[in-house]
Amino acid sequence: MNEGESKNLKLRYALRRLISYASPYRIGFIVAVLLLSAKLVMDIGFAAIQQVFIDTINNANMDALTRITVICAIACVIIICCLMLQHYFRFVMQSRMAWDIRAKLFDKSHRIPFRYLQSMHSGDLTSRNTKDAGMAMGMINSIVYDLGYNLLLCFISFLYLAKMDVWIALLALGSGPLVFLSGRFFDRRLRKLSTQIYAKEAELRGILQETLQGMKVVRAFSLEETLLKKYALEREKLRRMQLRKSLLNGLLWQSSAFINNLVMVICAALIALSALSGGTSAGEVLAFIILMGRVQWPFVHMSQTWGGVQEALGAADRVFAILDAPDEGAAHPLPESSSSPLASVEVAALQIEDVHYSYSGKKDNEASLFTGLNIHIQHGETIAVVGPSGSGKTTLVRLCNGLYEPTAGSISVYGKSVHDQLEEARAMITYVPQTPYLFSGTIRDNIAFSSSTASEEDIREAARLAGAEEFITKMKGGYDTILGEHGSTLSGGQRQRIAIARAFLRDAPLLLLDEATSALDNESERMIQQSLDLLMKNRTTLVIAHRLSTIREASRIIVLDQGSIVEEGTHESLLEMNGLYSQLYNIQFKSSEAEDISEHELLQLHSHL
Ligand SMILES: Nc1ncnc2c1ncn2[C@@H]1O[C@H](COP(=O)(O)OP(=O)(O)OP(=O)(O)O)[C@@H](O)[C@H]1O
Repeated sequence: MNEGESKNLKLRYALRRLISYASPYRIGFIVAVLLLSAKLVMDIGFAAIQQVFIDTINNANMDALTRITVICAIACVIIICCLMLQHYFRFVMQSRMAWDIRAKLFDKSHRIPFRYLQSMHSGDLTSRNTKDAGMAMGMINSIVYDLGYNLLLCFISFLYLAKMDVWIALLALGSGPLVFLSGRFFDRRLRKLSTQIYAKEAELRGILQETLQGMKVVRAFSLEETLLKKYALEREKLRRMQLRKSLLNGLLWQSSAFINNLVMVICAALIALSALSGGTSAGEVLAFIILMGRVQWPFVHMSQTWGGVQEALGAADRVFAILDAPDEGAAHPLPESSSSPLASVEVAALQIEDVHYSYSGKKDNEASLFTGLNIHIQHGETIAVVGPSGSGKTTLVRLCNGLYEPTAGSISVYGKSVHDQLEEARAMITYVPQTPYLFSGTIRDNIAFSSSTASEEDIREAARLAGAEEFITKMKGGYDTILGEHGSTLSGGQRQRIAIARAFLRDAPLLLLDEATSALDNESERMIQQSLDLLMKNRTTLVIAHRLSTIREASRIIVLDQGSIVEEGTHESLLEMNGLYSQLYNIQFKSSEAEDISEHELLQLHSHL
């Protein structure tokens, strides 16, 4: 297959795929197109009525003139009503189709592999979901209404014209394809440029989003100037691309208009010659010139619309790139019976078998972070994972969560494969991240979203267990308090307690916990530790440990280094080995032991007083 054929196939595929979004609304489209025929009556009728008017005036027939005027007025009212209805239908169809594709995109963005998502900027994803999806769906409207209508207008005007003079009608019609084809020279460039423009717009949106989100850092480091320069630089690149696009569009429109006007002049000269020889009335000449425009103009219009279609295809390419991305794992629906995930405790709680993982997706060992990782955790165990920065702790938790897919090997949670039974495996997991993510909304919603069936009592109980009840009830709005973006109106400790409340409510048997490293005051720290201890009770826990107390109480400690388990055992046995753990202990944890001891001594002192 040559390049041209493959491009045509791609174009046809993209068009067919986009039009498939219109098929559920075909009845609405048919009604809208029928209503649009009122415009056809108006466009053709305008030419015909001109002829009748002029010939009636020439014959000085007053009665006929009054009759025609009344008929025209009534027809105008009917046509205007039809067109208003048609606009309404057109809007409803377009907004429904845009909603359908946006819902698909929204759903898909929750299913595409996390690694793929990480490689994209959230601003880019937002742009694809909003602007690009809207552009792509707007194109269907253009095809159905503009192209469809113009073809019909051209056909009927041609028939009408041919009745007057078949040769001139054929000349007007014959020039149409030339007008249309002259515009096609720009298609490829226009589509490519449009894709680049949409990508650049998304990039700019990303910069703006990042600047606003990182406002605290921006101000603290006085980065306003630097970021403004970066923004202005990218904006300038966008401006140049837009300028090129507008030049291309100008060329496209003017080249078609030029050919169109040339043929118009030739046809007008021919019809004027015919009038001079006495074969045509003044009314007919006028109708002829108007109708000739009606035959030719649709081609100019179609050429321009087709240019718009190319732009919209650029947007559609970006939308399809997301929709066509593979799904993470092979999600299966939850079976009815799995409402109590704690049921099966005989199988290993977490089984990591010969797992290989590479961020590049390559299978060779050199590129891999994990090369044959094995971890088996029984129900009720608490496993602490420690290791230097970059050793793979976060990656391990994300693999267990199914956010990343191993390049080889398998992971199962209570017998459910994270690869093949992702939803079932996830139902067994509660994840408490280092930095909890809170959504805009009430405190109640933020706790409750981890369980769709939670009652008010369940929510309050979870908050109580997480040690969050006190600060929530002290707030003016209580559980109805609206949180700012990312919970910005709460303190770090309060955000963590809400995240722990979510975990209580979810009540899953495996807890994946990434302990917070950020320093909290002693009181908050102690309360959070108490809540976490309670949360870990009767659960299996895999914890990225940053606190000495967690490490000490763990059933086992796994020491990771560059993706490999280099040591494994209890706190005491590992200290005796005098290896990496012992070094980490001396650097990271000993100071917190000193704090623990001094707190302990302080308590003892208090009790003596
Ligand atoms: N999205 C990513 N793409 C490519 N490489 C990554 C990505 N995320 C992490 N890495 C690399 O994988 C390795 C392990 O990272 P990981 O975040 O798992 O380490 P960690 O032990 O959790 O570190 P820390 O304690 O600093 O959080 C690091 O070398 C890191 O650079």
